[in-house]
Amino acid sequence: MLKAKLVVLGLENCGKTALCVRYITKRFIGEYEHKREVTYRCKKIVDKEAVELEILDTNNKECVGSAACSLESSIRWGEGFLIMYSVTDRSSFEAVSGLKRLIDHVKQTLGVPTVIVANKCDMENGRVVRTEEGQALAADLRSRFFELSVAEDSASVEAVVTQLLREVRQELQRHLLAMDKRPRMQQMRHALKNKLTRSKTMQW
Ligand SMILES: Nc1nc2c(ncn2[C@@H]2O[C@H](COP(=O)(O)OP(=O)(O)OP(=O)(O)O)[C@@H](O)[C@H]2O)c(=O)[nH]1
Repeated sequence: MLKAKLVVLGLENCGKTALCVRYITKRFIGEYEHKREVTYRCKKIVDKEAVELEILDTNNKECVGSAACSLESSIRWGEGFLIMYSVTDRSSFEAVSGLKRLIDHVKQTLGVPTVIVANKCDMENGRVVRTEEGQALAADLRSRFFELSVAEDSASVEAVVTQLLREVRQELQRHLLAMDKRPRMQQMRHALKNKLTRSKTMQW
């Protein structure tokens, strides 16, 4: 069974808790008492495979100082990342790049499974971030982009998490393949070293 640890990041009020609750229960609950980080655990079937899932709903107001420290430890823990912003809040959009940079910095590797989610697209009247801006940013950050409304569209929430889980699975497979290749590489290096030493001896 695949085990996956996902982290939901984003400035306050962009809909992180709403997304987690929507994914797990399929319900949208208007208001949430959310003062600290919460980890949700659930089991799902994704692409006909059972997945044991932990989803960390972060709670970082500013992403600076001690908040950034706790965010770093959450990122170290995670395997897949969902960076959220609200189309009605430009500051939440502007925080996305910094969060992606933090993930890359903490993980010290490129290609960390990450999706970018623009939320609250049902609030067209209050929109201050255009869809194209989100698409361009996601392309810049080499991440997939989704625009949705957690309030109105449960299927899109499911699609986002499923996509992220697929990326986590691919990354895991790549990692296992690399681990598998390592002993063979070591044997080859050893054989090559032996050969070089022998040929050196023969020269002498
Ligand atoms: N209209 C609309 N409102 C939404 C949507 N998603 C979330 N909200 C509302 O936005 C507010 C914030 O949602 P939360 O899920 O608490 O946001 P959060 O990012 O977890 O916020 P913090 O806990 O402060 O970090 C709540 O009032 C939600 O009901 C959406 O898709 N559309």
